[in-house]
Amino acid sequence: MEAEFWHQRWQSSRIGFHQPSVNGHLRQFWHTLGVNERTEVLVPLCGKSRDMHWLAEQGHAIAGFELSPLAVRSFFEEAEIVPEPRRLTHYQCWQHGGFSLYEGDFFAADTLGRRFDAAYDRAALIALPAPMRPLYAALLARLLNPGAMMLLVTVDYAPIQQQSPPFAVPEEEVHRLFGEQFSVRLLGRLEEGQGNPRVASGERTFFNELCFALRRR
Ligand SMILES: C[S@@+](CC[C@H](N)C(=O)[O-])C[C@H]1O[C@@H](n2cnc3c(N)ncnc32)[C@H](O)[C@@H]1O
Repeated sequence: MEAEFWHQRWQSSRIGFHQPSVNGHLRQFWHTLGVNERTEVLVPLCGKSRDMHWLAEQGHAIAGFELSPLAVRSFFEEAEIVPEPRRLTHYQCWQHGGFSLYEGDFFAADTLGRRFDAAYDRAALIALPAPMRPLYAALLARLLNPGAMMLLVTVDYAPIQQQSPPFAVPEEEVHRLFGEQFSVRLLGRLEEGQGNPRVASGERTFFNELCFALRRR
């Protein structure tokens, strides 16, 4: 999507993707990845996700990347903390304690010259239209060291619509995108069924949340 699409979503508070509670797949599977608690976790397209607080509570420092200044500001305001700004290449980086939120385009992250040993993606890959997903996977392969672990949460639903996010990214596509540079393992599949309003209304036949462990080769 264009940057303007996301800026407008945040300006008009159309942020239905934001979860008030911590993602269930994150809670259930993060510790199975065996990531050392002192490892900094890369969180691409992070929004103001509460999942970052949960990861911090597990001992991790966080490197989040987010386009919207509103999202970054809300994240810190809601946590009642005041971050320090720092200019870093293409980013305004906001830091407090273990949190570093890089405000700007994630696709410029190469310019920081940094590498990570862990990553968490919930609603980042599925926010990107199909032509951008291979670029995203290639960027992650460059940013993650060999042996790095990543927890990836996608959605899969039918019938597929390609106009606006969340885009369906089924298991086959995850293997296609990441399979060369990462080992990929499906950890869990949450079937929302009638609990999803669009399934209940008959607009969609199913809606599942999928969770994968990726290990950088
Ligand atoms: C669907 S939301 C998911 C946010 C978060 N991961 C969560 O679970 O709540 C996608 C987020 O990515 C941000 N975004 C979109 N494109 C981006 C880009 N190229 N670089 C950085 N952030 C981006 C949007 O502003 C939005 O906050």
